[in-house]
Amino acid sequence: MAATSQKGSAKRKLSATPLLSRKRAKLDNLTTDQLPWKASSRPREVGLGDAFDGLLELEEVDNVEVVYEETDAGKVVRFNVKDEDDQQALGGIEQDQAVAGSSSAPAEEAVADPSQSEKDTPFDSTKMLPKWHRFTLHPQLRRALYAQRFTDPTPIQSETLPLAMKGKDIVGVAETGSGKTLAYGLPILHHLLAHASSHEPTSKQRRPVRALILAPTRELALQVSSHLNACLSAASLPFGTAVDNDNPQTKDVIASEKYSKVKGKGKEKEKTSAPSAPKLNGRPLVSVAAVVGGMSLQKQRRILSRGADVLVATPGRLWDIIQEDDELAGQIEHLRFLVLDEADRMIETGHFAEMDNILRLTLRQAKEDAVESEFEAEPPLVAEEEEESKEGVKAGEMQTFVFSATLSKDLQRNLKRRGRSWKAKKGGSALDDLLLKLDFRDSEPAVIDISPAGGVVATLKESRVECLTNDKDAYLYYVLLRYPGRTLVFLSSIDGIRRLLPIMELLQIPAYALHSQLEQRQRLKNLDRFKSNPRAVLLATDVAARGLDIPAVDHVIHYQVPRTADAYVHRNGRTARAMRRGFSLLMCAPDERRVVKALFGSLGRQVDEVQEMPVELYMLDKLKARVQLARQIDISQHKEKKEKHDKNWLREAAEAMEIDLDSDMESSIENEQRGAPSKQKRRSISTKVSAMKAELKGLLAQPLVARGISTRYITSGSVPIADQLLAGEYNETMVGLKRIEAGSDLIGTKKRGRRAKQEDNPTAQFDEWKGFES
Ligand SMILES: Nc1ncnc2c1ncn2[C@@H]1O[C@H](COP(=O)(O)OP(=O)(O)OP(=O)(O)O)[C@@H](O)[C@H]1O
Repeated sequence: MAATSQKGSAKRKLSATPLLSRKRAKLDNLTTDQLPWKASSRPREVGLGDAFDGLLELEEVDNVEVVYEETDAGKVVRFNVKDEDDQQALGGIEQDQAVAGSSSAPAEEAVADPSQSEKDTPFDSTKMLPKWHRFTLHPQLRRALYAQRFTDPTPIQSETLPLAMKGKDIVGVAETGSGKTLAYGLPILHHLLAHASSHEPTSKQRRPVRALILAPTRELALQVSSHLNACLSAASLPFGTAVDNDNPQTKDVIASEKYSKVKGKGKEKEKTSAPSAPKLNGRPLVSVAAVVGGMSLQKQRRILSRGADVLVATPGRLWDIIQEDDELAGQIEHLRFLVLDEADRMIETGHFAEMDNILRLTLRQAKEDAVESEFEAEPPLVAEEEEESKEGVKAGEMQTFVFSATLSKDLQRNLKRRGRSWKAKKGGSALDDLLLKLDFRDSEPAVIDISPAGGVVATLKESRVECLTNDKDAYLYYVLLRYPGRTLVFLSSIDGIRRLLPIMELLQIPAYALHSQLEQRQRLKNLDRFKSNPRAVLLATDVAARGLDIPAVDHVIHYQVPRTADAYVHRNGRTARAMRRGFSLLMCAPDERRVVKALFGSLGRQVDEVQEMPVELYMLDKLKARVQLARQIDISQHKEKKEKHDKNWLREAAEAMEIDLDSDMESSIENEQRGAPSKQKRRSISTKVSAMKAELKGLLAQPLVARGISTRYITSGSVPIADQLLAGEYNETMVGLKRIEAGSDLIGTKKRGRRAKQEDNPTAQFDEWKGFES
């Protein structure tokens, strides 16, 4: 029997369980929160809940029967939980709770011992993963890389891995979308997998957190945990199974189907569940959990009570928890790894105080203990770098990784120079202060900076357009129709998004919003919608600028100029990820010119290096008429709503404050409610709105035809569209304009230096890295 329950933002499923007899089941009258929930695996793709309707951390519960009990108050739902004796009698069903991200697959399906599974399915990494062979990686991770088709390490991964394995603290700076998560994630997972058995607590003990990853936004934290969990899950795929990374929608299904097939051949029971992370004694060898704002308190407690080896968190929420959870605070004091992902952004989002508090907890005295034997201990795992290494992480010490696509050179230099006793200089930035508080063991943490010049990735086509502020809606609409594709539009304010969204909807553009004032569930839902429609538009504030790995974002539009150069780089980084092509457009109003100039100046560039996007003015004028009408409709609708709202609001507020409205006010409201002038006014607004909507509908139904085109005689006109049809360049949204990729028709440039060369040969700087598109 299966049922679902929902409470707060955490929606869970009760998984199919054997029907328990009333006799065996214990009627506990439990609430949903008292049930033994456990984490359920989610599709890997960006970790934001594909196919789960944008849910935040899915949980499931086994061995619970849902019954409806007749009471005086009517039918009431009760939960019957099978007690322990019953479970043994029914075959000792796995009781251990899996942690976030690990699948709920039954124990017999799980890989009990990694070395055993390696024997069962020989995996020759020299042949299968030659590019990774020189790195020390746990065999399970090699399998995971192979299964995910990550055949080549990215440059930041190549640079980071050997140093991280030697125990170095690392500051890593590399372009957006270049695989930084695994650059720090692989060394952590390697260490944890290699030491899984030695750290395994007894079944009653809570797992200590060994690695803490701090991320600035909830979405990014969830994505990182999902990325690492995917790696662990792929680690237990049988050899030869591949995860389809190019198809986010099917990735996990494919993996699970293939998994079932292979199992079937081996005369084992056919299973349909996705592979679980490697397990030991029924528990995942390594567990990764995320704790972020927007999650219910009970759920967060459950996640932490199960324990996790890797905790991914946003600083604000983590600090709230730490204050109430001494055990966790103690664990943070003894971390083995600390990661700051997008450290610079954490300061921007006002997490400084929480970050500062958390970092203080991680500070510790150097111990002179023997070097932890982690790397030398296991001969099969030792590769050349480690054998050569005389370094290592001493027992009780913590290794620190700081990653971002944008960390100033000054800061990098400071970090490199300072020793343990280094004191922050007065007048440094908040980020300087914060990073200088980090407990780097190394007097010289390794700084790996392979960020491209000017912060722009080689596969990105940047463009700009100059227009009046008032025309930006029309220009945006133009771009969306002229170059259809998945488009992320950045605005500087939430109010701006609230204004633009209904206009886009009236213009029949599938647009969604993403900003901090939306509920978490809605944020994830909108992200899912954006990901599942190749023509969707996401109107976002800079909450979406960092780290989000949404596959195949074709275009990024800076509707408003970003406040900082870093924000420009990170916003652009949502497209052209992982060596895919991307396009960005900066909309610049006359009063923004100075800001743009300064912004480019701080990137060491000039504005006119960026080519202009051509605009067909005839077409633009037609679009302006539509936009204008949509705006008017929106304003009128707003007025209509506001009229109603104001009256109700006034009365409600008076009631809440227990004050009487004066008689004039009362009678005016009553008159209006009785249908006097205001009702008439409303009616007239509503008629006007209907008329305007009908007019807009008519306009939207008309094809947009370029000047000089005859749609009646397709072979005539100054631009015969028959030729376009034959050449396969026919543009359905704007008849007469060739269908082309955004960025392929840019005009006027002043290409200079390295950037110009990169554009001529986009892969020049990535000689080592050709894996993504193959
Ligand atoms: N070695 C690899 N080969 C192929 N794809 C990879 C490899 N490593 C990571 N990826 C994929 O590349 C994409 C980008 O990775 P990731 O999100 O870690 O980038 P990032 O550098 O952190 O970006 P940002 O700075 O925007 O946060 C992900 O979809 C990831 O699965």
